[in-house]
Amino acid sequence: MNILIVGTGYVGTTTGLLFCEMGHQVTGLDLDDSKIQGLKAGKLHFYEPGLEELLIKHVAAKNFMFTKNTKKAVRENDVIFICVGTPQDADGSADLSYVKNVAESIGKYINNYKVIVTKSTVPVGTATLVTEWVKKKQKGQIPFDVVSNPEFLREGSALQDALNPDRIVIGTTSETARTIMKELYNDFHCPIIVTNPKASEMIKYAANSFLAMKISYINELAKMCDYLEININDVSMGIGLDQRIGPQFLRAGMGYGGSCFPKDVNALIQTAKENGQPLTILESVVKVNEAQPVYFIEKIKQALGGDLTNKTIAVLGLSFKANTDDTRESPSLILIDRLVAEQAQVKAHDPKVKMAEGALVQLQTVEETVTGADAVILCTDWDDYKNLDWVSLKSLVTQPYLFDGRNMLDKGAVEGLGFHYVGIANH
Ligand SMILES: NC(=O)c1ccc[n+]([C@@H]2O[C@H](COP(=O)([O-])OP(=O)(O)OC[C@H]3O[C@@H](n4cnc5c(N)ncnc54)[C@H](O)[C@@H]3O)[C@@H](O)[C@H]2O)c1
Ligand SMILES: O=c1ccn([C@@H]2O[C@H](COP(=O)(O)OP(=O)(O)O[C@H]3O[C@H](CO)[C@@H](O)[C@H](O)[C@H]3O)[C@@H](O)[C@H]2O)c(=O)[nH]1
Repeated sequence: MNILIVGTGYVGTTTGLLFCEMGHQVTGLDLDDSKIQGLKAGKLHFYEPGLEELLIKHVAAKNFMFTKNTKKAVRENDVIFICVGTPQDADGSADLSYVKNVAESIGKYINNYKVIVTKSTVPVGTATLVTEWVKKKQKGQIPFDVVSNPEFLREGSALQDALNPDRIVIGTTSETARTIMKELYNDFHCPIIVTNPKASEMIKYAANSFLAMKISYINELAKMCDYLEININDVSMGIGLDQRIGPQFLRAGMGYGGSCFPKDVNALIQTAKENGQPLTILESVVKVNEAQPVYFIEKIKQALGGDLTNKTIAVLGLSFKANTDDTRESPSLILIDRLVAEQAQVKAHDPKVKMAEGALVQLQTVEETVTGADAVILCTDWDDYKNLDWVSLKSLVTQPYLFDGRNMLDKGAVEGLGFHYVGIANH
C-alpha cells in the first residue's frame, strides 16, 4: 500500500519507519525544507534512540521518500496519515490550524478514494471537522473516509513503543476504511480496538490524563511524605506492586513535562468545560504539577540559607526526560527560569540538548558545569548522571549541596561522601 505521512516530526517519522518495516512504500511530506533535505540524506532533526539507523536503511532502500510537493504526494498515495502538531492554544484547547491546513490541501488535490487518518492528538469531534474541511475544498464528489488512529509512543523509546504497542485504536464507522486499517496493522499481535471516531479521540486524551494523574498523585503524596519523613520511593513500590495500581508512572519528581501531557490534560479540561461537564480531578492534576517545581525550589532555597542571589547553581539535564533532546515544557527549564528570577547564576549541562546561542550558560562537560558551584541540581534522569564520580566532582564544587529532582541517587552513598543531599521525599 502507498502511504503518505504528513508531518515528519517524532510521530510522523516513527510511523513512516514502522510502515516501511511492514513492507509498505512510504512518502514523508513536510513544509519545512531543512527537515526534508535532512531526512532525504538520512539525517534526523531530533534525537531519538535507534531511529536514525532505521531511517538510513529505508532511505537507501528507497522505501521511505521525502517531499515538499503536497499535490503530488496526495495524488500518489492511498492512505494519508496526518501527523502534524496540535499545540496548546491560548485558552488551553488544542490548536487545530495545522490539521485544518492539511485537510484543506487534501480536499484541494484529492483525485481518488483516500483513507485520511488522524494520528495527531485531536479533540473529540475532529474527525467530523476534518471531513467538512476536505469536502469544502473538493471540486468533485470523490469519496474518502476519515479515521481516528491515535498514537501512544513515548519520546526516548518511540521505535520500541511503535513496534510493540499495548493496543491499537481505530475509530471509524466505514467498513472499507476499517478493512484497510486492519490490513495495515495485520502484523501486530496486540489487541485492536475498533470503535467510532469520537471514542477513539477520547481514548487518547483519557490515557494521557490518567498517566498525568498518577504522577500528580505521587508528587502530592511526596510532599506529605517529605513532611512526615517517609521515603516516597518505598511508598511507590509498596502501592505499585498491587496489580490493580501497577508500578509505572509513580516516580515522584519535578512534575511532568514534555510536548504531550501538559497540553493534552489542558485540552481535555477545555473540552469538558465547553460541554458543561467540568473535570475537576484534572484541574487538580494541573495545579499539583504547577506547584511541584515551586516546592522543589523552596527546598533548595531553604537548604542554601534562604537567598539564591549570586549563588552559582549547576543544573544537570535540560530535556524533559532522559533519551530525548526535546525541551518542550521541560521541568528543568521551568526551574532555571525561577533560579534566574531569584538572581542565581546558572550553568547548565545536557548530554543531547543544545540550547540556542545566548539562551543560558551551557557547558560541554559535567566537570566544567559543577566547577565553582554552590549547588548541583539533577533535573533530568539521564543514565549518564546516575554513575557520576561524585568523589572527584566534590573536589570541584564550592559547596557540596546536591539536589536530586528525580530521586536517582543513593542518598546514603552521596551523604557518605560528604554531600548535603535533598531529593523529593527521598528519606
Ligand atoms: N511527540 C510524541 O511523543 C507524540 C506521541 C503521540 C502523539 N503525539 C501527537 O502527534 C502530533 C505530532 O507530534 P510531534 O511531536 O511529532 O510533532 P512535531 O512538532 O515534532 O512535528 C510536526 C511536523 O509537522 C510539520 N507540519 C506542520 N504543518 C504541516 C503541513 N501543513 N504539511 C506538512 N507538514 C506540516 C512540521 O513542520 C513538523 O515537522 C501531535 O498532535 C502530538 O500531540 C506526539
Ligand atoms: O513516573 C513518572 C513517569 C513520567 N514522569 C514524567 O512525565 C513526563 C512524560 O513522560 P513520558 O510519558 O515517559 O513521555 P512522553 O514522551 O511525553 O509520552 C507521553 O505522551 C505521549 C504523547 O501523547 C504519549 O503517546 C505517551 O503514551 C505518553 O507516555 C516526563 O516529564 C517524565 O519525566 C514522571 O515524572 N514520573
